[in-house]
Amino acid sequence: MKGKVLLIGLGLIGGSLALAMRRSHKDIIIMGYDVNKEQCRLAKKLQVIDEECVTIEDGAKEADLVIIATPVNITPSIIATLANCTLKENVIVTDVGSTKQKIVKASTILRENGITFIGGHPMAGSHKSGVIAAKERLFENAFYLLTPTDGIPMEKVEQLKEWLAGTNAKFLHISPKEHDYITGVISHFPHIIAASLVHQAEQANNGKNLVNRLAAGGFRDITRIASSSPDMWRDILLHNKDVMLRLLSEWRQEMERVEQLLHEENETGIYDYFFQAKETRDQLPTNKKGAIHSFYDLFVDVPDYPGVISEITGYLAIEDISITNIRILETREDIYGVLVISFQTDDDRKRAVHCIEHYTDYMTSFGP
Ligand SMILES: NC(=O)c1ccc[n+]([C@@H]2O[C@H](COP(=O)([O-])OP(=O)(O)OC[C@H]3O[C@@H](n4cnc5c(N)ncnc54)[C@H](O)[C@@H]3O)[C@@H](O)[C@H]2O)c1
Ligand SMILES: O=C(O)C(=O)C[C@]1(C(=O)O)C=C[C@@H](O)C=C1
Repeated sequence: MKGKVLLIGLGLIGGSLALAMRRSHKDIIIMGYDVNKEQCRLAKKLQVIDEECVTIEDGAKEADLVIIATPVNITPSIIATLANCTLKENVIVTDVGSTKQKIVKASTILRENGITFIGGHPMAGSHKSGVIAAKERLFENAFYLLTPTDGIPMEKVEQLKEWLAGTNAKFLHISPKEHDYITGVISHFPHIIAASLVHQAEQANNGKNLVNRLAAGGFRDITRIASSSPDMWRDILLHNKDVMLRLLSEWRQEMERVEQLLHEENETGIYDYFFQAKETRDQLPTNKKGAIHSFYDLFVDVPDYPGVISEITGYLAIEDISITNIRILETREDIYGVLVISFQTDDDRKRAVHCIEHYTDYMTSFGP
């Protein structure tokens, strides 16, 4: 692909998309616009963008593709600004917002002007924000949901996929309504639950730090996403209010069911509750990214002594193997602990196995 891309919003997702697009289209020029000038400066410095635009209008008139990667509550106003710009006849406008109904509705104004708007949502991310956290492989094997409306020619959708080919994502078409319900269930609502568990633990802490200190693998796993941007999640929840209210009500009923089972001391019922959840959870793809985002984890049995983490990361650094996360799986009584190291690719994980086998006697495996 050749041409100019205007990227509006130079944060985690915008930055990652720019890096991914450059992988497959070496000759494109990426122009960037962000209200936060520090993000613009960083994006330029990190070579995420080629040029900074002073205004949206400046970049829009030259762009063959416009990507809006701003918070969801801002995106409709950006669309309105674009509708007042002089745009190229064949331009494609897309977004990356975590919600779709309100954004696609706002895009009517573009379509009325004969401009192609295709809603998009790459289903991968992080609890981190800002261009500094951008990664070119963030979307590898993840689902990338597209919500083309009636009347958008398929060749335009194919063109957009071609622009985004460097993400190596799996594109899926879905209606905005279905999108907001499904992502509500598997992404938005879990963020409420994660935050609520942290609040509950904080109350249990009662000024002492014991709960925080003892919070082990399980709590950390389920609450990682509570570290996400509060601004972003406020906006997403407000955009997807109806679905959230419905899911909250269903969740309350579900909790009442568990409460009832406990009151009754219903052993079979409680067992089934966990068993059925395990059956379903175990069938989710583990080492592939998808609706449920995962990294390539390596489990290493290590002696429980101070400095073991830096020992292992030191060996990986010698071999130039990047890791995305490292943690102790759980606090255990025995002398061995399990270190879980996450990698961005399966290849990095395989290299790590060879590296750890080369430098140590520690056992490695792909599962706990
Ligand atoms: N973070 C994730 O995990 C994730 C995953 C998929 C999709 N998304 C969606 O991607 C979008 C961006 O999220 P992010 O995680 O990259 O956030 P981010 O905070 O890292 O980046 C957003 C950027 O938009 C800029 N911005 C805000 N208002 C603006 C305006 N009026 N004009 C221009 N720029 C403006 C901010 O300065 C910031 O640099 C959101 O809509 C979010 O719902 C996020
Ligand atoms: O991995 C995370 O930290 C995320 O929360 C990513 C996540 C998700 O819920 O899966 C968050 C919001 C997006 O719209 C898509 C992906």
